[in-house]
Amino acid sequence: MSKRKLSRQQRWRIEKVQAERTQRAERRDTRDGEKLTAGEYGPEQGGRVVAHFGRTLDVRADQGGDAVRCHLRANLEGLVTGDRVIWRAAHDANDGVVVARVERDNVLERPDARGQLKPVAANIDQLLIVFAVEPAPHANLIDRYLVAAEATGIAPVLVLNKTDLLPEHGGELRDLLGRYEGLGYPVVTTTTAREGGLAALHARLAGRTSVLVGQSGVGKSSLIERLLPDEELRIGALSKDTRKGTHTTTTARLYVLPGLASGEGELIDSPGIREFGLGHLDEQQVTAGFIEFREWLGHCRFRDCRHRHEPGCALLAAVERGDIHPQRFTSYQRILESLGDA
Ligand SMILES: Nc1nc2c(ncn2[C@@H]2O[C@H](COP(=O)(O)OP(=O)(O)OP(=O)(O)O)[C@@H](O)[C@H]2O)c(=O)[nH]1
Ligand SMILES: [Zn+2]
Repeated sequence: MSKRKLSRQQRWRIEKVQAERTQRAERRDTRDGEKLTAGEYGPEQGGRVVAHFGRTLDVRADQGGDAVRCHLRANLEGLVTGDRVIWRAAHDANDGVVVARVERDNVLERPDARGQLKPVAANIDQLLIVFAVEPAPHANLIDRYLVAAEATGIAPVLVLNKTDLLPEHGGELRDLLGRYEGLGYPVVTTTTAREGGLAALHARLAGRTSVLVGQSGVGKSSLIERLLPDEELRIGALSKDTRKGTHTTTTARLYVLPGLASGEGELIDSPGIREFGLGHLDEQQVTAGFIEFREWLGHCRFRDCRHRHEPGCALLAAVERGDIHPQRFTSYQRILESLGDA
């Protein structure tokens, strides 16, 4: 068989499969449409996606209660965990249909296997950047996370874990933290090594939707195990239907955090999300990600100043005067240098 013929046959097969798939989706959509008009579904209500598996989702009603397994109208694509949706519950079964997506406040994206950015979670109030006394953080790494956070538009919070290992006076690490607090970033300290070591974190989580990110070994799993103490709770956000299946999915899930003193907090978590923060930024995003640079930007002598050695550079002058910390500026330069390697 010639190559050409084979590829034509393959193409035909692919087209056939796709046509079937579209037909199935259309049939399902027609059925949904009929059911909707026949009144098999209740009234429209607000909800939030707590997990998703291909074309089915688990949605929690804004009024609360167990998550409900829902499918999508065919014209709705690309929903992610954390999305707010309009949905209708079926009268006769424990399922429902999502009819619309509410506009997102923000979205967290990650590159997929082919390097294409894909949304993984939406409507996040804060990005908790976890680092630890051990392994000690490089200021540069913290800066990389902050730049990545600024690029998403989600407010970053620095969480220093393993404070039980902190030397008596805290030394350099305290200075480092003080510097970030000075820039306006909230800093929270935690330890999983003693009872009550998460009190400050609890206060931060209440009433917000959070995501926890950070390097390997800083204690993310340990923190989450304490925030969601029993396994049942960790899977509790899912509908009964999902629990029955053998989903070894790595898709993000939204958990309601129990036992917070004031107000309910939510955590969106997945192995992929925890790795967020290392890569895919351009020079402009990096510059914008250093928030204390903002007041100097646009004041350089040359409009296309790249803030390296140019005369009349407002950033370099600010470093010289001590208005920008030299370590932050060094960090900035190092991140720019590394952009080409990504
Ligand atoms: N001393 C001390 N050790 C801690 C604390 N929290 C976590 N650890 C330890 O630090 C190590 C790493 O913790 P993990 O929770 O696995 O860290 P992780 O960030 O989830 O790491 P990855 O799964 O590799 O991303 C483990 O040996 C924990 O027992 C803490 O507050 N104090
Ligand atoms: Zn400049």
